[in-house]
Amino acid sequence: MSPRICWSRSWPPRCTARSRGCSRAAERLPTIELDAAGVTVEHGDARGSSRTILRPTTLTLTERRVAVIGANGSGKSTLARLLNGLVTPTTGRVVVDGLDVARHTSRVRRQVGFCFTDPAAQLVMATCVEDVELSLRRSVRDARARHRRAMEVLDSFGLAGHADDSVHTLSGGQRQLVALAGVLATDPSVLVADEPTTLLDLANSRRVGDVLMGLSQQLVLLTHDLDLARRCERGLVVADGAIAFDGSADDAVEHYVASVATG
Ligand SMILES: Nc1ncnc2c1ncn2[C@@H]1O[C@H](COP(=O)(O)OP(=O)(O)OP(=O)(O)O)[C@@H](O)[C@H]1O
Repeated sequence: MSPRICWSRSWPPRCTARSRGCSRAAERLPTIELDAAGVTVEHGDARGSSRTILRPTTLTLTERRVAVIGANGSGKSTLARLLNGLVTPTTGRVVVDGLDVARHTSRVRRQVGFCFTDPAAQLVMATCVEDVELSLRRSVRDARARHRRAMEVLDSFGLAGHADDSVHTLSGGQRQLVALAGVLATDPSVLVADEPTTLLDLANSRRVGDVLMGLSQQLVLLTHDLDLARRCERGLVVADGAIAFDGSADDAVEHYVASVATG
């Protein structure tokens, strides 16, 4: 299986798609849809009554990079988690590339990789290479081939030298990259990244941001880093469980900043 990502061997890793002649700009990107009837999410609260987390939302995402920004607790993660079935809609349908997420959750999860804010939520094995191998357990059955592939992936992130290290000995940025490597090793067509740079210092945050922006996959990026958000083609502002703005990433950032300023 050929990787969809164009990896470089340098640190920080950068997509070298054009220079390697493997640009996928012309490749069809998946379409993500929250259907026209409107998708809602409700959760029960402590008193047993139901609370609306996502108000009726209709959305079609076809751009390569979509930023989702907004205040804490506005509903960004809930929206993102709908895309690979981590959250089930209370009403309405979420469809990824023609597949209803609720009905075809396993198939959708093979297409939609999810990267959490804290890599500790994803990195469970003793060493980096074992973690990437774990991601590949279904797609590469032969153990030696799986190890080779995992090493290739780590190498492409400049992490081959850390293959046998415990993830706990890596820097925060390297840990996040190992987590990303594990998700991307399975060749998803969409990456949903939930605040992947939030825990990182400036240098690591730039490194991870550059990797994300260099991906050929469709990226849905939840972030509080407004400079990173601006690098996307489209921006959604989520406020109080609804899409408050949908437009260019620059305009979305302006909208969000203005809404914070005006309270
Ligand atoms: N499983 C759940 N049960 C009850 N309430 C929930 C659940 N999941 C999320 N919520 C609530 O829904 C609201 C939106 O949460 P969500 O995590 O989607 O926000 P967010 O915009 O991603 O926030 P942040 O930027 O802080 O990560 C919050 O008030 C949260 O407490």
